[in-house]
Order: sequence, then structure tokens, then C-alpha cells
Amino acid sequence: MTDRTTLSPQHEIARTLRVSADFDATTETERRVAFLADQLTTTGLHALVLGISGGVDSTTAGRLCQLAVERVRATGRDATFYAMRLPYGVQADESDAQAALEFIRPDRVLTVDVRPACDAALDALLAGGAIFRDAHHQDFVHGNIKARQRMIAQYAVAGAHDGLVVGTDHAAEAASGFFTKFGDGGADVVPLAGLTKRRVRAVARVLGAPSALVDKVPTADLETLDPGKPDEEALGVSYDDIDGFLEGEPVAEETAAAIVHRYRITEHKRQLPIAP
Ligand SMILES: Nc1ncnc2c1ncn2[C@@H]1O[C@H](COP(=O)(O)OP(=O)(O)OC[C@H]2O[C@@H]([n+]3cccc(C(=O)O)c3)[C@H](O)[C@@H]2O)[C@@H](O)[C@H]1O
Ligand SMILES: Nc1ncnc2c1ncn2[C@@H]1O[C@H](COP(=O)(O)OP(=O)(O)OP(=O)(O)O)[C@@H](O)[C@H]1O
Ligand SMILES: [Mg+2]
Repeated sequence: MTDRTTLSPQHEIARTLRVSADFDATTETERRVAFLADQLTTTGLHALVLGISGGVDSTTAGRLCQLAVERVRATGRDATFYAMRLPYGVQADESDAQAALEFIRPDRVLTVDVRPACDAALDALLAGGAIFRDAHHQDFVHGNIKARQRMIAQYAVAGAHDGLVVGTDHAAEAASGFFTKFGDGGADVVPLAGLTKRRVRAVARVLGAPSALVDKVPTADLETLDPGKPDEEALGVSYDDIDGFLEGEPVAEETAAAIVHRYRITEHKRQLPIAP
């Protein structure tokens, strides 16, 4: 169990990532719809843009976006939600992505296959002399190119329609630094910020998301050689442990130490670029 030495970083990380001690899913759902509507109003922009993967994070954020633009439209302002399907070729769990879209009921759906751009980038890198340690290392870096290509596609649509790019970063992902820097980590507004993974699922339930999506195993699904690899396998720590840690529960000492270590080595991802 945690002792005094691990308790302090636990509370500090939770505070920095704005994980609240109390949580009411209905209140938080409403607060986050209001946040997105407010961002559209205060920026004077007219669209929200978000990639929908079929995972619980984008299912939840996507429905929040749709409710927010409908709220803004009710005030007489122009607002549209652009949901983007961004598969790399054919996505194995495409049916989940379609179920997510059916639930979200977005104003517009744009489908962009990121594969040609990602493969062209890798081919050009190899032709230009880039060297990887082995096939798995190359596949890992190619995976991050996929996440960044999705960011490029979303910013293109935001640029075309005076919109804001929505990110799905939440406290469990932020704590572990488990996102691609300037890839899925690149966004203008992050409506799930401060939520642990189980709290994201609770918001999804309040919104009425299908249980198959609410309880779906999280995957970044970036590696071609290891499709659909569960995040928890890659992380070596369960979301339940990360959530418990962030919510102030007692956590086994070595688990707490592993989370604090990951948090510290990924600090650069949560900050602006380092300057002299
Ligand atoms: N100390 C430091 N100070 C400043 N910058 C530092 C740095 N260490 C690395 N860097 C920079 O950061 C780069 C590494 O960061 P990055 O490019 O992100 O790469 P990296 O963290 O190695 O990989 C991203 C990880 O996030 C996972 N991911 C990505 C997308 C979505 C999800 C999901 O949950 O669904 C998960 C993905 O599976 C992978 O395990 C380095 O190449 C270097 O440029
Ligand atoms: N195939 C895809 N199509 C569209 N957007 C995608 C795709 N893959 C990833 N994204 C975007 O990148 C974000 C980060 O991926 P991430 O895997 O963390 O979230 P998720 O798939 O929504 O949920 P989970 O983490 O539970 O799998 C997604 O929320 C989504 O906005
Ligand atoms: Mg996913």
C-alpha cells in the first residue's frame, strides 16, 4: 500500500491533471457540453471537428460535440459538428466506428483514408536514408505517423470550416503520457480533461452510448504488425490502477511507482516545447 513517500506525488499528479475528488456523471456531462458550446461562442468559430475511431473516448467526446453544436444553433448561431472517419486502409473494428456514428448522429461525416499519406511518408523517409532499429521499431514510428496524419486531416477540416479541433485526452491518458505528441495530443479543446477512464465511461453511459462501446477494450490500434493491441498490454499498468491512483485510492506501492515514473518521463508531452 502507499506510504507517505508515494502519497504526495499521487495527490500532486491528481491535482495537476485536475481530477476532482467528487464526481457526478450527470453534472459532468452537462458541464462539458456547456464548455464546448461556450468555446464556440467565445472564439466566434463555427465548427467542431473530431475523429471517431469506434473507441469509447471519441464516442463520448463525439456525442458531447453534437449536443454542443445543437445548443449553439438553438441560440441562432451557425455551428456544425464534423465527425471524421480516419481509417488506415480498412479498419478491423469498422463496425464499432459505424455504431459510434449511429449513436452520435453527427451533422456531417467525412471519411479520409490516412493510409496513402502515411505510407508515402514512410517510403520517402526510407528513400531519404532514415534507418530504424528493426521492423517493429519502424512499425512503431509508422504508427505515430498515423496519429499525426489524423491530426493533419482534422486541422484541414477545421481550417476549411472555421472550426476547433477536439481532442480526447483525459486524465488517465495524460498521466501515462500514452498519446502521440502533436498527433492525437494535438488539439484545440479537450472536453474529457480531468476524467479518469472509468469516469469517461460513466459520462458515455449518461449520454446513452451502447454498452458494447462503453465497455470496449481501449486500443490505440496504431501498429500494423500488432493490430488492436490493448493499451493496457502496451502500458503494463491497468486503467483501473491508473484511475484508482488518480482518484486517491490506495494503490500497491510498485504500481504507484510505475505510474509516477511514466508521468515523469512523459512530462515533456504535457508542456510547450522546451526553450532556452
Ligand atoms: N525528455 C524529452 N524532452 C523533450 N522531448 C522529448 C523527450 N523525450 C522524448 N521527446 C520527444 O518525444 C518523442 C516521443 O513522443 P511520441 O512521438 O509521442 O512517441 P512515443 O511516446 O514513443 O509513442 C507514442 C505512444 O503513445 C501511444 N499512443 C499513441 C496514440 C494514441 C494512443 C491511445 O491511447 O490510443 C496511444 C502509442 O501506442 C505509443 O506507445 C521523441 O521522438 C522526441 O521527439
Ligand atoms: N481510426 C480512427 N478514425 C478516426 N479517428 C481516430 C482513429 N483512431 C484514432 N482516432 C482519433 O484519435 C483519438 C485517440 O485515440 P484513442 O485510442 O486514445 O481513443 P478512442 O479510440 O476514442 O478510445 P480508446 O482509448 O478507448 O480506444 C481518438 O479518440 C480519435 O479522435
Ligand atoms: Mg482507440
